[in-house]
Amino acid sequence: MPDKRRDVISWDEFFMRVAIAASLRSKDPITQVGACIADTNHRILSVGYNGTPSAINDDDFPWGSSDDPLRDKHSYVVHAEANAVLNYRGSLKDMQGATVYVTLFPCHECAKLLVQAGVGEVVYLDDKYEGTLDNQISRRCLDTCGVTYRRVAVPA
Ligand SMILES: Nc1ccn([C@H]2C[C@H](O)[C@@H](COP(=O)(O)O)O2)c(=O)n1
Ligand SMILES: [Zn+2]
Repeated sequence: MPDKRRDVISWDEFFMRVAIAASLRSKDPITQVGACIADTNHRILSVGYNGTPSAINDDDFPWGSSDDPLRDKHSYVVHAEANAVLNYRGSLKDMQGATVYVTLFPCHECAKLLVQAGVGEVVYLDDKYEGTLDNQISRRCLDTCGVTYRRVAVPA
């Protein structure tokens, strides 16, 4: 009888790979972000990626940055973490203490949303806005609300 496989990927790697897969759906030409929310029993609750609201035809909206907010993608894109929370069809009670795996450290708006949804931990891959004011606000919000965060690497 063969022994069982033992070199399986970790839960962290598994959920982050799901988040990475979600990011591949993003139409943003510069920054594709994916998020995967897993509960304390290692069950996936939801996934999301950054994109325009589903009722919007994303061919009709800008995908670049601009000083004019009307022509700036940031005005129209829903962030990956927000979509992951909004895509969940169950009770928000299930999200208490859940872990969000996200390919980019949450912005301060998403940090507020995740805290309010009851998420207990953020696991992230990249932090390209580290040190910015937005990033500092985000960390302060998570710290104050007892949401822990840690960075992981995923093998290529
Ligand atoms: N945690 C985050 C941060 C950003 N996003 C989205 C929003 C935009 O589509 C893009 C960031 O824009 P850029 O850095 O290219 O100016 O990523 C997100 O979904 N989650
Ligand atoms: Zn955000």
